[in-house]
Amino acid sequence: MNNFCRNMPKIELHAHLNGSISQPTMLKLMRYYADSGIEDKSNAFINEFQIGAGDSRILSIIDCFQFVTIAQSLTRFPEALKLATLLTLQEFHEEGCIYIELRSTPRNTQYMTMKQYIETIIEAIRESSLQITLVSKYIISIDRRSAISEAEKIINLAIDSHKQHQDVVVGVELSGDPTVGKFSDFLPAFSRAREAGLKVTLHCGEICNVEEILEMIEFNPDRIGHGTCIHPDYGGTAETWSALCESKIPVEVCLTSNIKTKSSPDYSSHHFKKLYEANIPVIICTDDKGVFITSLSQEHQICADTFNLDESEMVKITLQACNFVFAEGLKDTLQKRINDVMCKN
Ligand SMILES: CNc1ncnc2c1ncn2[C@@H]1O[C@H](COP(=O)(O)O)[C@@H](O)[C@H]1O
Ligand SMILES: [Zn+2]
Repeated sequence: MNNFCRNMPKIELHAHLNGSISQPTMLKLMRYYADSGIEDKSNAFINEFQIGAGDSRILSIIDCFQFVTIAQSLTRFPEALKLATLLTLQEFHEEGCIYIELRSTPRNTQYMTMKQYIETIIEAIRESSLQITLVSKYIISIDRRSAISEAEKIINLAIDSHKQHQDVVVGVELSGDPTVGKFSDFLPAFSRAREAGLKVTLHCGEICNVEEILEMIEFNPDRIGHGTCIHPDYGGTAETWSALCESKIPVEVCLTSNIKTKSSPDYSSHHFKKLYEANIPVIICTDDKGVFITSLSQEHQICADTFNLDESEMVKITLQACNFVFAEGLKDTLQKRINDVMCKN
């Protein structure tokens, strides 16, 4: 199964750029700073990150953000952000990912505006498409810790960049600390994005919050992330679960992320089983492969091993994922690429 999952062409639909930065990429970014002669005050932190990434000190989702902050400090320059994006896409490509929707939160830093942040990622995606066969798209993230005015600004930028770069900017998403902020406050902004042709995915049910889960499902996003606390056995209610079952909104499942942030106690009791048995479409994703020291192949392998899925079931899940990509008109091409490789083996 190990080789099988590595060789199978895969689809990644839930990967946060700064959380996906691996240790080798971090070292290259540090080299970039050293070569550019930029004094890097975050070096001390970074050493800690490298020892600590993915270790037992990550006790909750909130702890995970501490680690991500260190990666974010390394991508505060446009050149470094571009390099981080290129290297991360290269890593996904090398392990057999053929299509990725990379997501990232635009930030104003001392060295670039949010607009430049978005443009830098678009530039990196365009450059990478000349070098590798991985098809890459950008989902613009809204952090739920941010003020509504900031979210509105990002949505405006997302709409503008979607108009200009429809082939790259495909959607918007809501992420960040699930204990902070309310989806209902961000709802008008997401409605505007949707009306402008952007697809929407929402981190949903990372913690128990019945009211918000129902609001999110009613909004009918194109996909949701995690969906942990929706089934009654996992902190949801009969109402949240039946809302999801009726809507059949696809769920981006991030197994290792949920285990390492203690949202799920262990792999075998992960809510994947409930979703799969209820025929809710699932997409196997990494979330933050840098922080959680995982890979897309590894997530597929863990899923197959834990839930006793054979090769044909894994191919089926991957082919099905193509139905839910945000880019228009790519489904058939992606499914053909998967079938071509899998039929040869
Ligand atoms: C573990 N579960 C999670 N739940 C919610 N949001 C998460 C997350 N993991 C990452 N993020 C979101 O992604 C940002 C980092 O990437 P970017 O700077 O945007 O590229 C984090 O700051 C957080 O907002
Ligand atoms: Zn996430």
